[in-house]
Amino acid sequence: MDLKLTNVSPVLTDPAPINKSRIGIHSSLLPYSQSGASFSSGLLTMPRKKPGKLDDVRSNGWLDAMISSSPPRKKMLKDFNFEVDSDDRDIGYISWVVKHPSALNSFEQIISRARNKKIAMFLDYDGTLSQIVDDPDCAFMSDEMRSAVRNLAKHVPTAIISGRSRDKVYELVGLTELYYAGSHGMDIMCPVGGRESADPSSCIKTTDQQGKEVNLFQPAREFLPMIDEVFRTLVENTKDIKGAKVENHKFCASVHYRNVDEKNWPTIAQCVHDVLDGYPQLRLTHGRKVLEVRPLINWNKGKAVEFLLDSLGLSKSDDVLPVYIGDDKTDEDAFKVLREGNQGYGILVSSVPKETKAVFSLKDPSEVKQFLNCLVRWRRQSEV
Ligand SMILES: O=P(O)(O)OC[C@H]1O[C@H](O[C@H]2O[C@H](CO)[C@@H](O)[C@H](O)[C@H]2O)[C@H](O)[C@@H](O)[C@@H]1O
Repeated sequence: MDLKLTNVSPVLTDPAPINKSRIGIHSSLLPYSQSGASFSSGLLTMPRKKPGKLDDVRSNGWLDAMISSSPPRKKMLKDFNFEVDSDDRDIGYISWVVKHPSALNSFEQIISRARNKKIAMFLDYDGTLSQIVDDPDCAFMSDEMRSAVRNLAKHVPTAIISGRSRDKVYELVGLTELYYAGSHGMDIMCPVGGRESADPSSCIKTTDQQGKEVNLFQPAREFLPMIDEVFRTLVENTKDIKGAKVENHKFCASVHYRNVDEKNWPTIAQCVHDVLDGYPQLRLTHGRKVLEVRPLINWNKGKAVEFLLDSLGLSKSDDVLPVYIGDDKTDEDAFKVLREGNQGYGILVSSVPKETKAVFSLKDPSEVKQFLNCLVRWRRQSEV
């Protein structure tokens, strides 16, 4: 099978946190080729590394990123070189929250900027609307959260932008009144009549669950067979690593190590690295105890926000205030778009200090729910 990348308009620019000399960012501009891997109808078989040969993931920073994707209970306090316990870490949090104030405490400031404007709300799913749990299949959102989101969507255009597949996140949220972008924004269902895509081959007309005509924007459609093959290979190659779980999110695949013994993290990282080695058109990003394999195209959650604003007729308008709430590294692309466009507000969900482009913060999904309810009350009052 010959996958041509020429029809994929969003061309790579995004630097990937990978060993570029091995995965080869620039080689992705070359026609699709495989090194040591066969891409065919059957399972892809990768030569397995001998146990103990884990140098790649040690040297390319994957392991460091994996460890930092979930802070340890005790932590070395940078600049002071001693271990701190949770009380002392509260001090770190307090000084961080001065830079990224609580969106709840800053509610007046937020609504004063939103006065006479239309808010457009963008919500991440895992860790934002649902608590982080061990089993990704059990990350359900509470009924209270669902009704907060439903009530908000009555007043404010609301979209979910998730790393999960669009179908999966729709199944979990279950609200027809929202817009959904799955696979980190690589699968967007939006109303017809908005912006025509710069690349019409990425956009098709279809119908949603209610039979309404919608546009489906899928800039990585050509990667579908490749992601499917990589997914099956990852399942096969990680099957002996206890606790490993691989998910197929249509345009990306997630390899979870939350339930893998920490001593086996180098093994799982090396395993993913070896598979990726055969696919220079794919890249790796890090989430919360998850390694995510996705197409090397210039598309991310930030681009998805811009696309949705356009599709909803809300871009280039001074009377729109976009707000994006998310907890993960992949949400940073969206925070960056809003910050750099001086357009709206990014809100990071985190109970620990993190480097972020978000303006405000919320500690956890329960604070997200409170914030959404505050917005609903405010909108209801201002509409009376
Ligand atoms: O963009 P998101 O909606 O935040 O999706 C990001 C990833 O979320 C899921 O994994 C995370 O949540 C799981 C359930 O709480 C947790 O077990 C896992 O450790 C987290 O990484 C989802 O399963 C991934 O596929 C998404 O990419």
